[in-house]
Amino acid sequence: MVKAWFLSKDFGKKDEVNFCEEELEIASLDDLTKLGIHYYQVPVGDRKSLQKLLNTNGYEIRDVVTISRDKLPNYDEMTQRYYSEHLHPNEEIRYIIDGCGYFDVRNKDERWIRMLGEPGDLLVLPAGIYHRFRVTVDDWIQLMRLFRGGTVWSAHDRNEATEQMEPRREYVQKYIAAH
Ligand SMILES: CSCCC(=O)C(=O)O
Ligand SMILES: [Fe+2]
Repeated sequence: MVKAWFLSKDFGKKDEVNFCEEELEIASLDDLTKLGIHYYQVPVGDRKSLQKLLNTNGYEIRDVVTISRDKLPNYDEMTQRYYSEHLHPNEEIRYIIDGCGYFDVRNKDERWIRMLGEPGDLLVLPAGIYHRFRVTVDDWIQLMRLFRGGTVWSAHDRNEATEQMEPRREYVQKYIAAH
């Protein structure tokens, strides 16, 4: 199971990284499922199982990126962009190959749930969910970006306009209004 927990309401006012494990308010798989998130585990290197999962779900590999100061061009700009709250009109599908990173998603009460993506985790965030991403103190993650169908990738920072976008409205109807 992917490690996931709720961030406290005053999170960010204190040091983001020096949290104490005992204080974590754990989020369950059900908490994630209710937000439309899908989670799979495929051991890194098990190409057969990965391909089977991709075939079953119609996922295709787009590329592999390494996010680390020495590896990613425009590191400051890109990491800032990833960590700014946004949505996509399509699913965000990520398979972690090496290292780790935090995927934060908003729940229906506007709380952040933080997921620690680790090698072998394949995370699917639904279209229209508000989320953000950052590396951990280790500053190293290698992940595969996947997509489904002929989707054109776009990201939209949260604002009044994103509330009116069709994928957001559909998301709200399906996962927020209904619960
Ligand atoms: C690069 S991994 C995840 C960051 C993100 O939210 C995105 O790419 O849209
Ligand atoms: Fe994203």
